[in-house]
Amino acid sequence: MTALRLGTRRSALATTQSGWVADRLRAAGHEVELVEITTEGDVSGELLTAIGGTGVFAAAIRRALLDGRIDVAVHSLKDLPTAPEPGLTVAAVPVREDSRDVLVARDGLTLGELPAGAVVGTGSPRRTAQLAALGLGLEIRPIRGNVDTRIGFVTSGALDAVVLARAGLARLGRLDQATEVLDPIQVLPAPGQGALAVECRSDRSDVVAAVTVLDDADTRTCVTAERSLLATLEAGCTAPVGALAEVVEGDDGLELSLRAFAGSEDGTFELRRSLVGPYDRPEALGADLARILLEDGAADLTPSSSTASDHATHEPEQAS
Ligand SMILES: NCc1[nH]cc(CCC(=O)O)c1CC(=O)O
Repeated sequence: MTALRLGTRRSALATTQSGWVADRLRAAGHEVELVEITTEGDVSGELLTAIGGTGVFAAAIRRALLDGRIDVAVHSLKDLPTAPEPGLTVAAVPVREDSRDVLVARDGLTLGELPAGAVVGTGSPRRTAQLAALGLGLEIRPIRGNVDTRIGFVTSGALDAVVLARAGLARLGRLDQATEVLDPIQVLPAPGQGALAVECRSDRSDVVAAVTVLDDADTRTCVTAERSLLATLEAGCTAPVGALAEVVEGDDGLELSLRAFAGSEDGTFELRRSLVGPYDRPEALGADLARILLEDGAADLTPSSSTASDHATHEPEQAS
């Protein structure tokens, strides 16, 4: 096999993530060449959904894979649509970063220390819903932009705080900016947050074999449960969703524990449910917990009227 052409977007986060995968492929003995891909989402200043919604970033990269312009692509798993792409396969889900969200606030403040009326920026319906449900009187302001831009809103004094994925800060070496790691009891991360998906064409067995060595079984199992929950909910609920699976020690060996959130963006309704199941059946666990959420009221949740026209839910969380 000649050099693997690894496609990457130009953003700092994308190049860091692609570089991480490239380093591991090189360590496994492969030659890797990075190929830059420009996506519609990178050039547009519009809200993501105005230019096509879920998977805007993923779509251009996937086209390059299918066209044969690149051999390997690295996605943030949480930005990848749940529907599989015909002709492509996620050959590896490498070991994931801490999947929790963090607060980046002025003056080193934590969520509990922010005064009522403090202005917190996020473009994510999931974060909006969970922050509102805390009942702290925070004012949520929709923002978008890459990680640097969003941190900049706080350092410039435009916002009191923003909420970001800890994994993004960690990969960019910006963890020192975080003023609090948010407990999943308060804010559950997006399904798949902190994990990467390394994708290639299903018919390239040589590439699949090269990439598969990066797969981490526990991470794949956890994100499979989280994304199965999301996929099942998408059929019957448009509400913001958070999910986090963890491998736990059961009486008879390893088990999977899955926690989930669904709620309204104004914070007036929230559902939190959890379920433990066998380690080797992550898809069933996710689907079962989704059905519990739907039965307990998630099916009746509709996007709040003020935001419904701006963004449907289950969207990528923001440009990165
Ligand atoms: N498009 C948003 C996005 N996609 C992936 C990450 C961070 C890394 C990850 O969650 O894997 C982010 C930034 C954020 O939510 O703060």
